Amino acid sequence: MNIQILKSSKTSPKSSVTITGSKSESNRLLLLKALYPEIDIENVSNSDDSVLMQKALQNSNAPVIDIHHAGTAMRFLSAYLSIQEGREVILTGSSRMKERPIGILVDALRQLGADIQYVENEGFPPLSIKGKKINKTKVSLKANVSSQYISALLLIASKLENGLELTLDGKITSVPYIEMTLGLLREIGVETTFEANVITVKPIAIKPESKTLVVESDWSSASYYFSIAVLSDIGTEVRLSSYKENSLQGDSVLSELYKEFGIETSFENNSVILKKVEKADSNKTIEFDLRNAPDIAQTISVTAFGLGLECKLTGLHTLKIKETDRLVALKTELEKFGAEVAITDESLHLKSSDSIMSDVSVDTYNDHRMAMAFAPLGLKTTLLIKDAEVVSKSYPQFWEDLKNIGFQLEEKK
Ligand SMILES: O=C(O)C1=C[C@@H](OP(=O)(O)O)[C@@H](O)[C@H](O)C1
Ligand SMILES: C=C(OP(=O)(O)O)C(=O)O
Repeated sequence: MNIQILKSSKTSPKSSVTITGSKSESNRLLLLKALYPEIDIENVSNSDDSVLMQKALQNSNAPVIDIHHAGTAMRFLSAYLSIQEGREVILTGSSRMKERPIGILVDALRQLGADIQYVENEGFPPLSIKGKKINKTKVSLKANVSSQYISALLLIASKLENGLELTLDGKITSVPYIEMTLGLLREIGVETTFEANVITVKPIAIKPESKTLVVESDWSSASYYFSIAVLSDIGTEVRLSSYKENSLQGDSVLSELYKEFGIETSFENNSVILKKVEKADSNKTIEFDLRNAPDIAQTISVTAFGLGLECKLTGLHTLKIKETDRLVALKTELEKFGAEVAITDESLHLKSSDSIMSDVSVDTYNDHRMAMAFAPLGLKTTLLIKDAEVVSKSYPQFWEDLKNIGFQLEEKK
């Protein structure tokens, strides 16, 4: 399905959207619930990635588990299945998943005593996992490739006989996601420490009390509304729910970052309100290091382009191994609109510009964030988003929600 977004799209001066639960929090809590059934979870994400995670955890006899494009499910389940004594499973995914490295996590799990073999290529999914009791406690791993390897180990740590002591080598990437994992562990009563580059998790002595945890809505999904607010008229307000002022999600940094684009953010009960208060100065350069918030790089680049601003983003070294090579995809698609973009292995430089080409077809490369990040440009020009259904990886209602706030959308072949 392709979706054409017409330039006549205009957001209402005041609109409200309820966004599904964070897929990162959901996939952690679903795994923790499998380990500690006394936990109850509310507002679980309805994203494909969370539905796949839930199904994989419910079906305890399946000989093969296919988690499609879900990176967190691939990494978290590798750790989980390693400690399911007596179970043998092949854990696989989409053809892109088979290109996303997992060797650092497999090596760490093997050092702890896990029995994991590669089915196709060394260092990549699919994996053949024979669950067993793991009794070693200390392991070190490279921390600059993906924080998901670290979260995977932490999520099973309290079930290991003597807990876990993890030493992180190199500059740690995506730190807020590690903090999120530790925060959720603490909420269920697990003791953890994170000092310098060492993380410890104690084995849980008693069963966690029966407890309900409410997943906050997804901040990465909220990013598209920050972009929409920026590209709308001054005074436009978008109210998003359900959010917390003290979030576990690193992408909540959006409320700080989007001040640069003239957005004021406030909290009221369980809603976050974005208000466009001023027009960003057209001579300004947007400069951010996104090492701690890689998933909003696409949104920010497109927002800057929509305003014609120069934008220099760094800390993007993990973008190459996500749903697609996001640095190449961004350069290719932005240039179709007339942008000038230079990329390195970890940065993107967008030159300032004063025009946006119309009737461009945006390729999405099986990447939900390519579709959602470019959609706000519909407030400036007519464009076509190819394979628009990709959004379901994290935000299945995305197009419906855009329609409800005033976007003019037409399905095209
Ligand atoms: O732990 C998580 O839930 C995630 C961690 C990040 O990955 P990396 O640590 O690989 O950057 C992020 O990009 C991904 O969308 C979700
Ligand atoms: C990178 C992402 O997800 P994952 O790594 O879990 O596939 C994402 O949602 O942007």
